[in-house]
Amino acid sequence: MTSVGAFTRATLRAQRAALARLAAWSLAEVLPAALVGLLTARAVDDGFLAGRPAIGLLWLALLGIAVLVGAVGTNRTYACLGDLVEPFRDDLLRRVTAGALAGATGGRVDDAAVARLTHQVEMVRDTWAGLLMVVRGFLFAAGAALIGLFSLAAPVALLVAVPVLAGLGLFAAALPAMIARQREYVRSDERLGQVAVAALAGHRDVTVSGAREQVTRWVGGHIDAQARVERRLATMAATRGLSLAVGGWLPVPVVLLAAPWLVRQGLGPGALLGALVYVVRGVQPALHTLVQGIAAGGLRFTVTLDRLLRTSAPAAMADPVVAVDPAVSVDPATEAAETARAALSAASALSLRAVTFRYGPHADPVLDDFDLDLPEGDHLVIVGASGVGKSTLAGLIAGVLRPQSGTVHIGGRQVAGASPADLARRRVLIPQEAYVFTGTVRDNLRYLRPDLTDRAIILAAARLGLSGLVERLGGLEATLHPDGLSAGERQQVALLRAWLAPAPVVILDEATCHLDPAAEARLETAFAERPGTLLVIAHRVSSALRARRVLLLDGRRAHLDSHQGLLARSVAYRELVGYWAAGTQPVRSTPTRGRSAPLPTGSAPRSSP
Ligand SMILES: Nc1ncnc2c1ncn2[C@@H]1O[C@H](COP(=O)(O)OP(=O)(O)OP(=O)(O)O)[C@@H](O)[C@H]1O
Repeated sequence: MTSVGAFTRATLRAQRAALARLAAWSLAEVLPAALVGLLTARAVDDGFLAGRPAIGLLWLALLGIAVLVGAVGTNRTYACLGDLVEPFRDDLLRRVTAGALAGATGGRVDDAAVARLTHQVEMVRDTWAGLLMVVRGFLFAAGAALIGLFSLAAPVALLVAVPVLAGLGLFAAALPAMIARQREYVRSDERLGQVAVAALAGHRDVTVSGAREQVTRWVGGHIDAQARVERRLATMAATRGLSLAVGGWLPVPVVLLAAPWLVRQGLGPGALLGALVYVVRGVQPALHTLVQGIAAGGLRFTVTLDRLLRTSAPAAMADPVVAVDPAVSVDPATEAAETARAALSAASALSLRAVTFRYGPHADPVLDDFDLDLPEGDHLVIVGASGVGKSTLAGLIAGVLRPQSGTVHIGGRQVAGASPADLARRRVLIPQEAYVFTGTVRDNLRYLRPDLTDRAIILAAARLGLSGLVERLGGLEATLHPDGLSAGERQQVALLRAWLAPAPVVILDEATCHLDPAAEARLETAFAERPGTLLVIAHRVSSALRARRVLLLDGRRAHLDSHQGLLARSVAYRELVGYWAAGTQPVRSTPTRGRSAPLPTGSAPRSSP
């Protein structure tokens, strides 16, 4: 993909002749800026202060002529600007439409995308034109003022140049951070838009499924994130103010403070006045225009052009329903795994310490003084009779439930008090009844990671053996209606979404109960191979066979071991396996842990070897 720098450099190289014409007319434009101080000094020293007002007026008349020449220069620079900007626009447009068409081979052309890209190209063209004028204006105006100043009074030129260069240096040093903040702002703005659209499109399902509070927290998290990004962007305005103060204003007191010394060196009052005119009429506005112009248009230009060049790359425009290209040099399964790995930024070790949880103030605890440690990358299956507390444990780990006492940590950071956005980055929980909302298949699958490309989704679907499902649903563009899906299809959509999620911890709470054993095995294996930690609340004994370790909650005690180890050591586990083999599910026996016989302190397992 072409970078912004490479693209603009190539464009400027191709337009050398137009640039030279622009430079020539810019010289004419800045004639008054170059002469204003010199002519003012002459008018004052040789004319008005010398008692010869006619001479003074003559010098000012010369300044008037210079202003007229400057006006012609300004007029011509705009004509030259068109010669520079239009080829830039044409080149960019050629690229983005070619990218859109290449992405559409084998499918239809996305008219809306082409229209959107064309509109963005026009925006970039306008900001490019503004940027050229701002940078050119600064170079010529500040250069002319400094040259004029140097020929009028060389020591003053040196006194002024130092703070001007310091101000410019400050601005240049802060520029990368400003670009990063601006990029952050654009991304967060887009994310918020996507989230708002998804929440609005699915609002009926959200209401029906009682997920209003959860979705409100989710959208609220994005709004808070946007506010944080905007605050960070605002601090950049302060940096700009500082560089303007140093480069634009500091030279004035510097020259005034040095005035007695300059007069002793033989500088006349007219020359001193002329020098100040160069500073306040030449250097200061030039610097102001440069800093504000780059801050406004320049940052927008860099970020928008960067995105445009990225999104117009043919790979990113792949048609949602096109199958994976067999000629692709990277193994799709590897690339899909890379997608999952690239997303995982947080650590995945889990730790529960002295956790006690009850559903009501007077209810018996479901978990009492419960400890559990899982190292990063573990694959654990949680088993136990119905009602023993498996889903409760999953909810506590996921941060959906809050323990009355004790702590839960994911990746060394406490779950309690984490924002929904932060929690979503650390873990994903798929309950038995999977959540699917009315919206496109793509939106449903990108719900937890909106920056995913279509290609990444398609590869992941292939990796999980769900390409057929995506095709059956009508492709990524098709609209999903939750009511029109079977429970198994809903689970598969939710599982693919979870696999693509950025969270390093995945908790499947009977999330494959509506699938056949073969599909369940395929999906569980894919999740086990995904980087990070996997917790499965088992629905069949086969899940326990696949896991590295099994956690048995049996009502009084919790045991943690391998499947074979538990078979050998635990009667309760052997009974459970027997029930499973018979195709039934045992119900929690009485007395139960957390009811009449809570789990004794220290009886819960610590998984560390
Ligand atoms: N929202 C709730 N309010 C009150 N009690 C609850 C609530 N949810 C679960 N319980 C109770 O907490 C205990 C543990 O329930 P939990 O759903 O965690 O068990 P489970 O092992 O996952 O069961 P199953 O295998 O049937 O899903 C049960 O006695 C259950 O009745």
